[in-house]
Amino acid sequence: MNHPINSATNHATGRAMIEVDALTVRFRTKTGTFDAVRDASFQVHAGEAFGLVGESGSGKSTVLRALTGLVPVAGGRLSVGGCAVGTPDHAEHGGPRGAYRTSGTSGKRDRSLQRDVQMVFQDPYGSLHPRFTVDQTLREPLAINRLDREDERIAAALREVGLGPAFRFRYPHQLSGGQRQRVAIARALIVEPRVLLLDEPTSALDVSVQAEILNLLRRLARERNLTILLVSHNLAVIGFLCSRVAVMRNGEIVEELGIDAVRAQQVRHAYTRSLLQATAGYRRDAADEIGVDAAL
Ligand SMILES: Nc1ncnc2c1ncn2[C@@H]1O[C@H](COP(=O)(O)OP(=O)(O)OP(=O)(O)O)[C@@H](O)[C@H]1O
Repeated sequence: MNHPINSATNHATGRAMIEVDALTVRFRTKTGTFDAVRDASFQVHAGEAFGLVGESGSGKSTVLRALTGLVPVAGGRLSVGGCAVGTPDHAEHGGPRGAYRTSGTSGKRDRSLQRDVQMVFQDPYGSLHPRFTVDQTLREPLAINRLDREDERIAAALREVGLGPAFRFRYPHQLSGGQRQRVAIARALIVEPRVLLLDEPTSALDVSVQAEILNLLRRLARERNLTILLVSHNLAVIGFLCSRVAVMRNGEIVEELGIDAVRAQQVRHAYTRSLLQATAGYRRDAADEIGVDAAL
């Protein structure tokens, strides 16, 4: 039996941790502009795991990047922990760790946002510095956020993701794909964020490793009462971790559903149905192997 985060037994409080309200993200292109996200709205409660699903190019990653303050927000409002993201003048509003100040579209991020909102990417090889040992990779965010007891925190972070002390002085090329993703998760969690943004965190991994990483993420999210926003093109992966999902297509949210409704195939939009059918195909092929077949 599968229990997504924020099933009836978890610690979600019902307070919105992430608010995305009528978000539009506009990129400049050679021929003019392109709206990668249009008028998208959803909320994620504290301690909840929420999924964004959709085919490649539908705008899922752009929503995540907007929440880190790294893409040009043309319209709408974003907030994390009640503090606006992406507006230049909200420092005076303060927040649990001070203001989440970003410099509008300039790409600079406020340190408190940087600490509270951490991201894990699809490709752990690409996201880890090839010349940094695991120790250096984990030490860097501690230095940036001026956190003390570095050695203690690094040892604890490795333990939490199931890597022993022997891994501490290895380089990325000396690790398997799954071990690299465990390091990337440790790097994200070592600064004790409240929000974890996951961009296809298992898509680059062998099927046999995917379930291990999904199980790890689910355990850590529960233990730390993390708020999670998970991007995937795969509804089975979303169903394993999340209690609700928004379906994106061509930059727009076409439907928002509880995972129970997805499981019962109570979907309104034909596009969501086609994603479900793709998931069923995936399930037949691989789910037995990776152990997420109960997800949907
Ligand atoms: N910096 C950019 N400049 C111009 N267009 C961009 C930029 N970043 C993304 N896009 C476009 O925005 C659209 C949405 O991209 P996004 O990466 O958010 O999609 P996605 O749903 O996450 O897909 P994938 O799973 O393939 O990453 C795509 O058409 C992409 O080409």
